[in-house]
Amino acid sequence: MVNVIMHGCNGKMGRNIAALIADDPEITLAAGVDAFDEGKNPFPVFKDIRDCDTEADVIIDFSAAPAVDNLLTYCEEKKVPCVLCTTGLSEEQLQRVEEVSKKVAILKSANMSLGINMLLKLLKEAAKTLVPAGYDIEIVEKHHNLKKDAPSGTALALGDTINEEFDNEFDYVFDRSTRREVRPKKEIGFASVRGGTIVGDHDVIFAGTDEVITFSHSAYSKAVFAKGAVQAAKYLKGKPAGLYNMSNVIDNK
Ligand SMILES: NC(=O)C1=CN([C@@H]2O[C@H](COP(=O)(O)OP(=O)(O)OC[C@H]3O[C@@H](n4cnc5c(N)ncnc54)[C@H](O)[C@@H]3O)[C@@H](O)[C@H]2O)C=CC1
Ligand SMILES: O=C(O)C1=N[C@H](C(=O)O)C[C@H](O)C1
Repeated sequence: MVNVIMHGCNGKMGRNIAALIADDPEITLAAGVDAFDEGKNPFPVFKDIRDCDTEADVIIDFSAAPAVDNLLTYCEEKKVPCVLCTTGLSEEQLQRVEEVSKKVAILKSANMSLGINMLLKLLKEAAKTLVPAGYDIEIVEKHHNLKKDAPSGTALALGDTINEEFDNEFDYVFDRSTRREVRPKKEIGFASVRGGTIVGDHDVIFAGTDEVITFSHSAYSKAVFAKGAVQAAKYLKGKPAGLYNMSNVIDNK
């Protein structure tokens, strides 16, 4: 049995995960944490992670970037592993994740779906052929009108997986509106669309001379992320300190 604390339990993802866990005999939601609570959950809810005195094997986090600082301190002090899914973290927060992961297991992933995690691997291969052949890389992401961060964490992870193959020599461009110059070769452009209830669409475009190759992923429901997060929590229980990602879960190592 895996006992979980759901950080951000009353949010869109938190509620999806609570429903999934309720039907899974291998995992229990021992407590939730949410700054906003109406007292309707069948588990204890704390307003702040610092108030939480429930023992758990793993924390699943889908909250908001400002909430991650106290969460990391809690994980570090109580030695509770964490599946960290919140996006829009600052450079300082990302460094803190690295630091805390030396003391406790942290699995960080901007996208818990199987499809995106497979795409992260495929893109490395595609880029090895297409970048030397002169193809330009642009990433377009689309999300619902409630999303606060842009570009999405997934878009950045897709860019990073390509950039790592080329010693991080690509610059990221998020806004071309103030520039009056031809696109330099060594850059990856990002564009964000926000509207309606779009769950999450990502296109990675390799644009060459007279041909374009587009890798597309569309999430049709938040269940794909919830399923991955529950799998990750089961995987992370009892793991030694370290920084993990979804490929560890998928490859089970
Ligand atoms: N890694 C992945 O696969 C995915 C990541 N996300 C990310 O997860 C995060 C949450 O997404 P949603 O559930 O859609 O957002 P949401 O806004 O619906 O839910 C966030 C919840 O966190 C709570 N919260 C805010 N500050 C808090 C604090 N200090 N302590 C405790 N709870 C706090 C809010 O009250 C809210 O209930 C976002 O950063 C989003 O980008 C979302 C979907 C998939
Ligand atoms: O906020 C969301 O909804 C999502 N956020 C993640 C991101 O920023 O990449 C993952 C997914 O696309 C949904």
